[in-house]
Amino acid sequence: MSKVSVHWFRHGLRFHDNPALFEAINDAERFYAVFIIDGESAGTKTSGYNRAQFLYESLCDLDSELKAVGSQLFIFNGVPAEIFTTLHREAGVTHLSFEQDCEAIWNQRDDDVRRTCLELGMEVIEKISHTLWDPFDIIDANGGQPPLTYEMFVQVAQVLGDPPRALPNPEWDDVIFGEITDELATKLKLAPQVPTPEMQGWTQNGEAPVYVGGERRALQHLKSRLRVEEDAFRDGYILPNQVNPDFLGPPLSMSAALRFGCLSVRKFYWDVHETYNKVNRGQSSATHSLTAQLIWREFFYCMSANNPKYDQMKQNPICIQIPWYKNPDHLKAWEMGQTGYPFIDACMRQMRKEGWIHHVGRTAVACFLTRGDLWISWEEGLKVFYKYLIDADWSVAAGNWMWVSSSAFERQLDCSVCVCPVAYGKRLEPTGEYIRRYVPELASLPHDYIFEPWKAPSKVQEKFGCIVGKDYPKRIVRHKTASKANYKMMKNIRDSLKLAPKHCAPSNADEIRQYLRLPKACFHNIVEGKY
Ligand SMILES: Cc1cc2nc3c(=O)[nH]c(=O)nc-3n(C[C@H](O)[C@H](O)[C@H](O)COP(=O)(O)OP(=O)(O)OC[C@H]3O[C@@H](n4cnc5c(N)ncnc54)[C@H](O)[C@@H]3O)c2cc1C
Repeated sequence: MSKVSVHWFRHGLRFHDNPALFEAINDAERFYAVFIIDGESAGTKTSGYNRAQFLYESLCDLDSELKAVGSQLFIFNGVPAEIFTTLHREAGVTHLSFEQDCEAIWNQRDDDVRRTCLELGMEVIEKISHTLWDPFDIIDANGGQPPLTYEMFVQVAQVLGDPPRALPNPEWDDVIFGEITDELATKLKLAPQVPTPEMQGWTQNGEAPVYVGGERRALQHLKSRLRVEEDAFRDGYILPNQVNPDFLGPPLSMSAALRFGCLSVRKFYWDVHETYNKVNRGQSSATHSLTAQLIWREFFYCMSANNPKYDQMKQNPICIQIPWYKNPDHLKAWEMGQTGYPFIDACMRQMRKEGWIHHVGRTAVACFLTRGDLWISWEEGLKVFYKYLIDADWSVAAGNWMWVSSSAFERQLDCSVCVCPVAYGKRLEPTGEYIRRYVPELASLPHDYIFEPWKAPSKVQEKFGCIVGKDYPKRIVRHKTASKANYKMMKNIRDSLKLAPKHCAPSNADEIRQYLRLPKACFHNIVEGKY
């Protein structure tokens, strides 16, 4: 049988390390590269403007890479299973390839497509390259259940061995590209060009993203990122992004590129390890700790793979049920960066504007919304993150929210001092420049008051043109009182949970300290669960 193949891009928007694409073009008589606008794929259902823009740039980049080798990215509108049926019947397509999307949210879509292909006698090629390991192998190796702590995950992953190395780009020289007739183009609603976010109904509303999508951009970006890692290895430490959280420097995060697969996670993983080996003269880095953050990503993907209720509290077997408050005013103030706590507001405003904030900023705002201050459900925070973050992933975002909030009843997380919205901000970015950048109404205040403007005497507030309650909001809650009340609620619920159900939780106090990027001095408070 001659092979006429379609590669369906969903995530994995790249040429490099794309095993499904590799196999699709191998010995194909004709080949088509396809993306489908179905209202959901690539997370478009929950997306705001910034993520839609990043996806648009990534698709444009892929389209131009395909044009350079003699083809294009065909962008169809409709239901994937129906589109592949039409392509089979009218363009003679025999093979369909795609990268595994392991999150349970995609099961229905992919099951429909697999079933349709089977009925039509088409061959399906599905390969794993969005994660380092196949999450289902981890689940099998863990006795049929996903590991619920990071430490457990690392142990299981070690049993599976090193992740595979990244594949090179495919060779395009001998590939013959298929064409789409005008009649078929009309049937499949072929987009004449990559549609902009505006063409699909998104409107720009003050957003100013700093990350640009696309494989070529991601690979360039990786080079800068590896230089930072190399400098750290030369200076004798690892995980520079964790050790020195940089709030003010140029954007260096790879998370959006990884989320859309413009960059292969396996390439990132192995490039960091090779950089380490180069600096340490061939000394092997046979440890996952060099790339511990990528293991967190795996951990959350794996946990969600067989749990369609993973992004909600009810009916989610790994989430503790908590009677959170409903307070739309507080929720809105938090979302808009109007809580009266400058560090929290700076983080929320940066996220809305640029589509990204540092991990420690995410932790600060997530604690503040949930167990720390407002006692509002993590599900509400998750919806806001889905809307604004360019790297927002169904599973990674929900997993992190559960870890930070639902695990509230872990005694070790009960430290109001460590995650105080004032002290935490001061420790992470002591100059106050970050607040000045994102909360301009506070920009002229003297440093003494930048983290706590309510402490500025009225004369100072008048002199610097920032009256609290007029130019900048009053605090919506008092951290000291709110966190004390929350602490009591946590304790009562914990006491009532005679046997806590198995839930997503931190492994130990040191992990909490590292995840929250707290200094060693916080260790005692955490261990003792000191209020
Ligand atoms: C409440 C909350 C929600 C989050 N939601 C998301 C999300 O939707 N998508 C997302 O990619 N990250 C999410 N994170 C994790 C983390 O904050 C970002 O991945 C990180 O800020 C990206 O910056 P970086 O690339 O410089 O990270 P680095 O420290 O350089 O890490 C490299 C890569 O590892 C992965 N990674 C790092 N930390 C984590 C983590 N805790 N969990 C999972 N993966 C991680 C990311 O892909 C990241 O790009 C969330 C964190 C919190 C506290």
